[in-house]
Amino acid sequence: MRHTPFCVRFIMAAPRTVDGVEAENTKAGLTQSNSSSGDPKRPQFGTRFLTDPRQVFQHNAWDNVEWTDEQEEAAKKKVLENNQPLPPEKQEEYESRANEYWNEFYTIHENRFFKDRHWLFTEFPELAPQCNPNHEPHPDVSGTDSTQQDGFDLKQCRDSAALSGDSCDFPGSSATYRILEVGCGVGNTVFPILKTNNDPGLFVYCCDFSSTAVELVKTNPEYDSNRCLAFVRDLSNVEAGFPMPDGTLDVIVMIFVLSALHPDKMQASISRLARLLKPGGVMLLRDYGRYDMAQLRFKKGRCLSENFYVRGDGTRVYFFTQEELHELFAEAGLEKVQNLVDRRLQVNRGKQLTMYRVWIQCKYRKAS
Ligand SMILES: C[S@@+](CC[C@H](N)C(=O)[O-])C[C@H]1O[C@@H](n2cnc3c(N)ncnc32)[C@H](O)[C@@H]1O
Repeated sequence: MRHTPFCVRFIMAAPRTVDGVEAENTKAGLTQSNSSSGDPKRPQFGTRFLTDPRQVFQHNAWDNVEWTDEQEEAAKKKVLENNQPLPPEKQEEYESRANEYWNEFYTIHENRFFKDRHWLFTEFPELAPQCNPNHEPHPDVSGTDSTQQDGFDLKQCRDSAALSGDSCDFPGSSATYRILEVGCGVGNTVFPILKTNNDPGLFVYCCDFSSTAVELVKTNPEYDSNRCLAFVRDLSNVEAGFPMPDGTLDVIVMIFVLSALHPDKMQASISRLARLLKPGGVMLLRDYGRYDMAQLRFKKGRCLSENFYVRGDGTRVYFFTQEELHELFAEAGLEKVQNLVDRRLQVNRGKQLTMYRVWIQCKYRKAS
C-alpha cells in the first residue's frame, strides 16, 4: 500500500438506525452507502443485500435495494394524492422567509442535528485527494508555481495589480487546492475536511444563508481562519458576490442543499457556482431522490409544487430524479463524471418498520 503523507485515517461509522421524524432530515443512514453505479473504481462498502424478504428484520439496513414495479407505482400514487399545492401567498412566505426558518432550525438544534460523516471521503475522494491510494501528487503541492494551474490567472492578476496599485489577493489566494462548501450548515462536512485533508495548500470556504449556522461554524473550536473562511451567502441570489474570483475553485460541495432551494432558482444557482470552478474542477452533490421515504411521509397540505414540500418547521425540500440533476449540471456547462442513485432499506427492528431511502449522488466536471 502506498504511503499517504498528509492523511488522517478514515473512520468508518457503523450503520445506525433512524426512525420517526428524525429520519426525514438525518443523514445517519449515509454513513455507509452503496449503489448501482456500475463504477468499478467506486469503493463498495455497503454490501449487505437482501435476497430473502423473510430475512428483512435480521439487520438494520440493506444496500442497493431493488424496487418492484408495484412499489414504484404505489409511491407514485401516494405522491399524486398529496399533490395539491398551497396557495401562492403561503408559497411566497416560505420563499421570502426561507433563511429565517433555517435560522430557527439552527437556534433550536444548534449543532446537534446533523452529524459528522466520514463516508464523505470514500464517496468523494476529491475532498482529500492525497489520501487516495492512487493519487498522483498535485503539481502545486510538489512545489511548482500554482498560479498557472488556476483557471483564474493569479500571476497575471498580480502583475497587473502591481502596475495599477490594486490588489488581486483574496482570502485563500495563496492556496493551491480550494474547496467551497455551499449550504454548509454547522460544518459537518467542513470540519472533517479540515481534519482529514492536511495538504498545506488547502483552503476551505463555506457558506450558508443562515447567519445562525455560519456563526456556529465560526465559533466552533476547530474553526481555523488560516485554513477556512465561513460567510453568509444566499445561493439563490445570483447577483451577490463571492469572496473568491471566478475560475479559482477545485471543488464545490453540496450536501442536501440544492433540494432546499426553490426549483425555479436551482438552474441559475448552479450556473453561477459553475463559474467559480477552475477548468477541470468538480461539483459534488448528494441529495434526496424521488420517492425517498421522507417524500412519501409528507401529508396533505405540505406540498408547494410537484415534488417540493415544506416541513413542519418551515424548511423546504425537493426530491430529484437523476435526469433532473443531469439537466441542471449539463445546462451549466459541466460534464458528467458520476450520477447514481443510492437505494437503501433501513429497518427499525424494534418497531418492525421498513424505511426505503433514496439518495442521488453526482459529480460533474468543468472541461479542462
Ligand atoms: C439539509 S441542510 C444541510 C446542511 C449541511 N450541508 C449538512 O449536510 O449538514 C440544508 C442547508 O442549506 C442551507 N440553505 C438552504 N437554502 C439556502 C440558500 N438559498 N442559500 C444558502 N444556503 C441555503 C440551510 O440553511 C441549511 O443549512
